[in-house]
Amino acid sequence: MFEARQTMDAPAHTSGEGGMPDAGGGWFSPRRQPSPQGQPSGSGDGTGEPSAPGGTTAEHSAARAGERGRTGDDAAAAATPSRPVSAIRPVGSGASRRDRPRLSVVPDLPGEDAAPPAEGDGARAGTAESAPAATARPDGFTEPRRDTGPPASPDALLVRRTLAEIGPVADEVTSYFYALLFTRHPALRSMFPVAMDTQRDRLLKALLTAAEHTDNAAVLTEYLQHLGRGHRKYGTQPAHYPAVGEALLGALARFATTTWDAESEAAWVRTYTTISQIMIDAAAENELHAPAWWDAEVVSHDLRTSDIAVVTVRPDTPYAFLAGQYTTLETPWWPRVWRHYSFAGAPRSDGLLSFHVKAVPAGWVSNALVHRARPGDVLRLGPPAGSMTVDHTTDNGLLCLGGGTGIAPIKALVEDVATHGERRTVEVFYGARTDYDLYDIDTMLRLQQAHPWLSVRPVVDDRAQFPSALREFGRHGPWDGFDAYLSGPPGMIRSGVHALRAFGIPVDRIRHDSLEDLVAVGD
Ligand SMILES: NC(=O)C1=CN([C@@H]2O[C@H](COP(=O)(O)OP(=O)(O)OC[C@H]3O[C@@H](n4cnc5c(N)ncnc54)[C@H](O)[C@@H]3O)[C@@H](O)[C@H]2O)C=CC1
Repeated sequence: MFEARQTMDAPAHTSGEGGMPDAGGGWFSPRRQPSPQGQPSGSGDGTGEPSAPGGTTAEHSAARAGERGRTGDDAAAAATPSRPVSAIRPVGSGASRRDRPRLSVVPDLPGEDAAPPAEGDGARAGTAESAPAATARPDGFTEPRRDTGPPASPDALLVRRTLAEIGPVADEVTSYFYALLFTRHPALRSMFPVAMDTQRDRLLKALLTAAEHTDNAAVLTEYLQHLGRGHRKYGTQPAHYPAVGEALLGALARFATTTWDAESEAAWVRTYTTISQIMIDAAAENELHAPAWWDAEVVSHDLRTSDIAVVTVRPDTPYAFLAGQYTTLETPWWPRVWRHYSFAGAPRSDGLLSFHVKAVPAGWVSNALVHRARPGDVLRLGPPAGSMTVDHTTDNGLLCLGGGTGIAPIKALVEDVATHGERRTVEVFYGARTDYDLYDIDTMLRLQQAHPWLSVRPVVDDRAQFPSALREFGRHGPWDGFDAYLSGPPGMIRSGVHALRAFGIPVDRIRHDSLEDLVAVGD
């Protein structure tokens, strides 16, 4: 057993104080559920073992992570720690509450440059175009942030030092992390998909990304709160956090061989405490007023092309969301595999929700939704997320670029403006590779016909040059009185941001979902 967890002391204080966790707080428990000081925060039975997911069936208490190349079971069997992980002992883990190092969230870095992406599995948080805070690399990890703001905190420096060292061996770290997690806590294996796919590293990646941005309290808190709420649908309990923390530290210690020392271990312990505390608190608060997931019956299935379907569902209980947001979706055929889809319309009075799904090669969920789902099937929805929503406090025009099925949330934005009865100019550019791929053009043109303030322009280009093609429309500007919204493949978002900035749209008025999470969307 990992020594650190056995010596991690009391659960945290109540969260009555709100905001960031108490710096001197204990480990991994919701602050709103205080426990007697000195009691281990694991299962509550003193063993420190995480309790089995409570309140949900194993089938639906999925944790989110996928497997790259092989199953987590295989990875667990294959990984042999090169040194006993029990030798890892976080500095301060045995210290008194007073002695324990302070948590290191310093609310002083510029938010614009440091926004972490949204939840890995569930997450494409809408964001004003800030620097893609966590630039996705091919290996799935994030590029270290280059700050121009105030100096980083000591903990942030140590954390980034570790990240820099493990970057080149990210795949091995990921395998080892899950191997440790599942061999030490076999009960947790059932919370993950049976066949762990290429998204295996999402959990670890989300944690590492959060750790990397530990200095940016405001953005980090929002990100982690979202992550914590989103974890409810997997059946995640507070007691699971120490297990993950141990595996995390174990994997870091194993691979950051040249830089790992007591100092960096203590920094990671503090950082992970902060991360987990925010997530636990957010989940506990969310539990008071929202279900962990919604069952939603398919009421219509409209195959628009050979590989694109519009799927409409009726949630079993009211589902509140904003136009431009997205959710996670699980099918009965791939338990515990959740994928992200945007709502393809503004909220409706009948409560129905629609999604545009493109079946992508080897995409389990997307193929099931396009080729298998039929009316009567019951899907599951996670909570809504994302902030690519209409700002109703201004009367700026909206310049919208929707590429492929990325037109779904753009349609929702248009409906939202229509619902508010405003007369804001809305310019939609709808990109597709062929005419055939403009599967929703009829709907968009009908909207245009109904609303004089709306203009819809299809841009057909098979060279993946949609935003470049947009340049010829630049003459329709000036666009400086517009807020811009981009939705589509990650490459389109990147070049779209570039083009829009060239048109003179300020960076803080360009909105799109997280690039990193888009990579994981819709497969
Ligand atoms: N279904 C949904 O609810 C949503 C889906 N998305 C994302 O939208 C994408 C839709 O995929 P498809 O329909 O297959 O789109 P696609 O690959 O056919 O491309 C759509 C448009 O984007 C352009 N484009 C593609 N790659 C580009 C690049 N690197 N640079 C410049 N332009 C580029 C294309 O020319 C085309 O005009 C997926 O990545 C999906 O994750 C985004 C938001 C919501």
